[in-house]
Amino acid sequence: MKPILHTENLSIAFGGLKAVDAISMSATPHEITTVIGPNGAGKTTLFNLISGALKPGSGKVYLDGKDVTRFGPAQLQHAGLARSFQITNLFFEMTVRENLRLASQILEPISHAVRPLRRTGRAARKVDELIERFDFHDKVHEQVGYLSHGEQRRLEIAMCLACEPKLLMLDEPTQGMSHADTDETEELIKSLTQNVSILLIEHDIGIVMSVSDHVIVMHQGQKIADGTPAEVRANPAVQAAYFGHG
Ligand SMILES: Nc1ncnc2c1ncn2[C@@H]1O[C@H](COP(=O)(O)OP(=O)(O)OP(=O)(O)O)[C@@H](O)[C@H]1O
Repeated sequence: MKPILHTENLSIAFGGLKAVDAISMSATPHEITTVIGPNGAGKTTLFNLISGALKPGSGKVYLDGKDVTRFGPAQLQHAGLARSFQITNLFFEMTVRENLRLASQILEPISHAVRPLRRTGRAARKVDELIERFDFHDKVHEQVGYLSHGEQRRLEIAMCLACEPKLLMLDEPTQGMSHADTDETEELIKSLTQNVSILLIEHDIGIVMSVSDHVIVMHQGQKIADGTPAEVRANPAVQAAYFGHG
């Protein structure tokens, strides 16, 4: 199947440090692809390169077959990429519904940008759909600052989906969550693949093994393994670099 995301020899160096070193990887549509690796392996830098926050020294990024290497974050959003920034995209003094409404506004024609928000139309329908999907019925009028951490993280993912992306990038979506919230979020993420492809960074190896279709392992800027969760777990280089034994 044609990959939804594909990088070719993607590289960036900070001074003499090759933070991302010739990474070629791909993500399959409607799957969860997870990038793992020890601290400092280059996972966040790889995410920054893919999402346009950093420009690569060399290499290419293709989204749904299109070369997006030089695109900035806004262009990438229009091309179908969404990245969750761990609740930093939320407006804490606004309600859940207001946050979702703002995120969904991108679905309205540009000519409606300066008009009052419409109660009908595509953006309003999207808000209702997300409230239903993410089970925010009881919280729609709650100010986001009063939600639990788990609910805030869930809302951020919902907001990322408001613009109907092709690829959703999530950086440790369950970090800081209770066990119950983690289990719920894991199930939610799995269910999202019906509509979107997911690229994940995750440290918790239990979560990696349970949610991933495909795992990419980085170590010191390089890709050292690529395969199913079982394949990478059995790989001696991965065990040495990541699990601390080999
Ligand atoms: N802007 C920068 N300037 C200089 N060095 C940087 C910069 N960003 C990252 N690095 C370095 O690049 C390497 C990779 O960092 P990165 O944050 O991508 O790793 P990571 O795998 O995401 O780590 P962690 O799991 O700890 O978040 C590290 O050695 C880091 O110190």
